[in-house]
Amino acid sequence: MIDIQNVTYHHGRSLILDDVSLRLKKGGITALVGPNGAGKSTLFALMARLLPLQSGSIRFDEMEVGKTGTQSLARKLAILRQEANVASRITVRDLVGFGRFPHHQGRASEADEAFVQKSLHEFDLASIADRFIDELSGGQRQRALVAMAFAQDTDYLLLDEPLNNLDMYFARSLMQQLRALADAYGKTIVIVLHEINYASGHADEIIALKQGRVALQAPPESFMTAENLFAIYGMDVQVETFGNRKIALHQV
Ligand SMILES: Nc1ncnc2c1ncn2[C@@H]1O[C@H](COP(=O)(O)OP(=O)(O)OP(=O)(O)O)[C@@H](O)[C@H]1O
Repeated sequence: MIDIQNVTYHHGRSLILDDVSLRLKKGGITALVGPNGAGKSTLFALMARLLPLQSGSIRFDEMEVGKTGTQSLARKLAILRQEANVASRITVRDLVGFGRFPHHQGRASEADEAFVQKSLHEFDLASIADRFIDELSGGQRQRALVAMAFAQDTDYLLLDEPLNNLDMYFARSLMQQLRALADAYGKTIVIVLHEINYASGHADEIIALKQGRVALQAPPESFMTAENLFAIYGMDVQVETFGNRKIALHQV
């Protein structure tokens, strides 16, 4: 369970998060959506203690983020940031291997190597494992970063816009892989998405942030209405039902 209580955050004088309280159950996929600048990445940074809390509290199960050592936190949650900068002259295999660091602190065991291999396979990277990061396409690099987060083997995964740069084949297959991870291993995955239809099609629950506040938290079935999307994004969008899914026709 992720328990966020009364989190308020300022950058200088600007109020970025305004008394955010959320409870996310353990296991499954939660999509975090909302307009640009709503505070999604800031909330992630606070959850992973990349920014210090100014007020309120965040807990992952019994672990309070503000009171937990870095090592323990890194075994509890992995985060893929939006602006992940990686050194370019390392190979995909080494990058994914960094994900194991919290488990071995620099001395990888055979089990660590095996987990890296499994991560490379899981994310379709085995054939390019020995390529350098700066020789990859944007989408390949993005998949390598997701694989690194997976290799950390944590209960909780926070992924900030992991579909960036992915073509529609890899975008859908990443969402399906995340679904499988949640279902097979009970992982709790929180994922920032801008394409609302991926949230609708793959998440168990959708949370919308708007101007630093929680605008809505609901399962896709009740989240996906024209009224809700208007309230969040300020635009008229038709919502249609296809089979058991709701799809927003927002491109035209
Ligand atoms: N270092 C900073 N200093 C000042 N303001 C900042 C800083 N980082 C972010 N902000 C501001 O905080 C607000 C929230 O930004 P944040 O990146 O959390 O939003 P977001 O919902 O992730 O946006 P996007 O969808 O565009 O990625 C924005 O108004 C942004 O300009």
